[in-house]
Amino acid sequence: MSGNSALCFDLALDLPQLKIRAAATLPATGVTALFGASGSGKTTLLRMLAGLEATGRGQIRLGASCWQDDTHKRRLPTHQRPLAYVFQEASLFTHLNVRENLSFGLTRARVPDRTIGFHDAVDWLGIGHLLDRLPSHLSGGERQRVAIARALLAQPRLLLMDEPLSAVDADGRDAILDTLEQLPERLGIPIIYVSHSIEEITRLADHLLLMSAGRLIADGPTNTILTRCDLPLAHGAHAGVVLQARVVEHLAHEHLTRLAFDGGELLVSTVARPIDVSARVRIAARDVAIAMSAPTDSSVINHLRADIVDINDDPNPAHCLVRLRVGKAVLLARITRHSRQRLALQPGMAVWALVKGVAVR
Ligand SMILES: Nc1ncnc2c1ncn2[C@@H]1O[C@H](COP(=O)(O)OP(=O)(O)OP(=O)(O)O)[C@@H](O)[C@H]1O
Repeated sequence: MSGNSALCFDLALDLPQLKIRAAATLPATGVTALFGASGSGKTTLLRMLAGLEATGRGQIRLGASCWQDDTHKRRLPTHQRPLAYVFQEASLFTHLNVRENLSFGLTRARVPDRTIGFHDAVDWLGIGHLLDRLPSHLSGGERQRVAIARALLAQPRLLLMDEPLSAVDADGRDAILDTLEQLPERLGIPIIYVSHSIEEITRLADHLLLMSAGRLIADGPTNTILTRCDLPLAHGAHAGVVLQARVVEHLAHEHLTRLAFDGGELLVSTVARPIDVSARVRIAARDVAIAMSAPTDSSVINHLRADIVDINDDPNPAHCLVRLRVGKAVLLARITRHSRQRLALQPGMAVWALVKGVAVR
């Protein structure tokens, strides 16, 4: 795709209840998740990027193209911004079948170098068997697949996705996430993905923006933001880390796979991928325990040498959150204050991280 352009914006908008003040430069490819409490301004920010908020002001650049620069009275209208927008509810034309809805996406393509063909989009989204159906004969997940395919056929150079899976049931969501995981490599454009789901964010996003009361309060690689104890994500029920790993060995008899990451190795249930292929690994803070020596009498199979970076308060007064450095990686461990005292844990101490659960994507 002709993308390879970073998105850079500095925007302001005054609403009756909320002032939006948001500036960031996003990677030229891959998914940037936009996360924040309900009403923090995420949808409004996407609408500003799309040119849908008339009183929004500031600058937007995508690579060398200037979409908006109010100091020079320059502003491309929405239809001239090469972007596609996928909403919570698929907004398909109800009187057109799937094929006709997709063809509409193709006719909206504004760029001469069309790189995503009809069959690519149909194939990627797995909707070949649905082409003759009307939207009223599709499930929520199928409708959203068609909406995503239609968005891609507009050949966007920026893809905005606003909670695209919130109206899809759990099985449909999981299947669409499998598809979305492939998109960054196939598209090579920036994708902004609004979600309230840590699972979706950790599966898809390399980069994370945190929004609170109209402001971007954090912007950085997903794992950096997830492990910053001054930010809310490290303290929620789903606190944890995401690590990039690669398949090293399959232990067929034991139904296990050995993965390597920046801080060592992990044994996990068989991952059906060839050697050397990468895997994204999620480790929840509640699944990491701490020991002073390598346990020889524990059923936990993953023991990693670690140094305590710091020990932080947790909203649950019985717990504390320990940041651990494991090689170049950082893990979070949620342990009881009781254990912290019993083991006399202090920053800088060398310990063992016992990893009880690893989710591999
Ligand atoms: N055009 C508008 N005029 C007045 N207020 C608005 C307008 N658009 C949004 N708001 C208000 O701005 C705030 C932010 O809304 P927005 O939909 O951007 O939040 P959000 O973070 O996307 O929320 P959610 O996660 O619930 O979708 C809300 O209080 C909303 O009511």
